[in-house]
Amino acid sequence: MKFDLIMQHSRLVIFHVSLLLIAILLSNISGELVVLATVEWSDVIGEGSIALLTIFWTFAVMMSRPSGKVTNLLVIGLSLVTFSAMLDLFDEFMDPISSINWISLFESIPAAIGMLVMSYALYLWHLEQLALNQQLRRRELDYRWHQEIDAITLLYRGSYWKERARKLASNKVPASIIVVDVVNFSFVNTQYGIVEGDRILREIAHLLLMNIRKTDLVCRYAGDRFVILLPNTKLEDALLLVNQIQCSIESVAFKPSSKKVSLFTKVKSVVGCLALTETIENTLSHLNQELDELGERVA
Ligand SMILES: Nc1nc2c(ncn2[C@@H]2O[C@H](COP(=O)(O)OP(=O)(O)OP(=O)(O)O)[C@@H](O)[C@H]2O)c(=O)[nH]1
Repeated sequence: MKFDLIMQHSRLVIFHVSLLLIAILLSNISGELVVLATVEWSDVIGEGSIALLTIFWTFAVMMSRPSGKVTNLLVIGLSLVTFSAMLDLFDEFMDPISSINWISLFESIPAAIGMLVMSYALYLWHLEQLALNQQLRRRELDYRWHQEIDAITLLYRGSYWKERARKLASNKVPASIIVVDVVNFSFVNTQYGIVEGDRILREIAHLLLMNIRKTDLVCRYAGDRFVILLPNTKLEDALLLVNQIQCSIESVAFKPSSKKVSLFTKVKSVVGCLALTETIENTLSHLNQELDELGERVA
């Protein structure tokens, strides 16, 4: 679990905790403690679970989302539901002082308002998700699986690529494949350090994403090697794309933070077809071999 996001939400945490304290205070001043033997424990378990779970959900939202309107509204809505749930829970332990039990008359109103606020927040979340899906479109094909995402480039890993290629092959969709390798990348690491090496891999991933279409998929295959899947694309069109990719990467000047001199990177690539009669592993192994031989010839 990552707790760093919660640091961004200090105001929301204060709001949530304040409502919890107000619920305790209100229950305290409106009644007197009952004898424990008269408490309905089945109600306590039910109402207590709702209160605890809504507190848990509120913190889960704050630990998962950056600041913004959707997060604010979700936390406000959940806090109001928690507030009602807490009043409902403490009600089990209190005998009202006055003849009218004001708290039990009004305790469900914050929950109703909270639900309305959350419904609006969920609608905004839906719109936000549509925009995010659009952004992710070229990073994933038709399936989302966050555990397959490479932490350095934020592209999916080779295993995801193989899975999607296998699916295309089983649906008999023709496709071209491009494998791209950075030339002499180990030099970048030794000369500028691993952190700069990682940054260059990230920048290359961006350039690859810029060059492909919405229907294509680029993944980090391994180390400094990337693999692209181009559904319904002829070999000659894939070769054209290879040219564009090489030109765009080779013309970009990377600026290592510690040096004044810019670094220009070269890539080498091979193109093949998604073979319907061969396994994905065999197709990739032939392409990788071809790429390695290309490296030897270049050397
Ligand atoms: N910074 C960084 N380097 C990596 C990562 N993964 C692999 N590498 C490095 O990438 C380099 C790949 O080396 P090679 O396969 O010999 O490739 P190369 O130096 O580009 O040589 P050629 O492909 O023959 O041009 C090695 O130095 C690895 O340490 C990574 O995640 N980050």
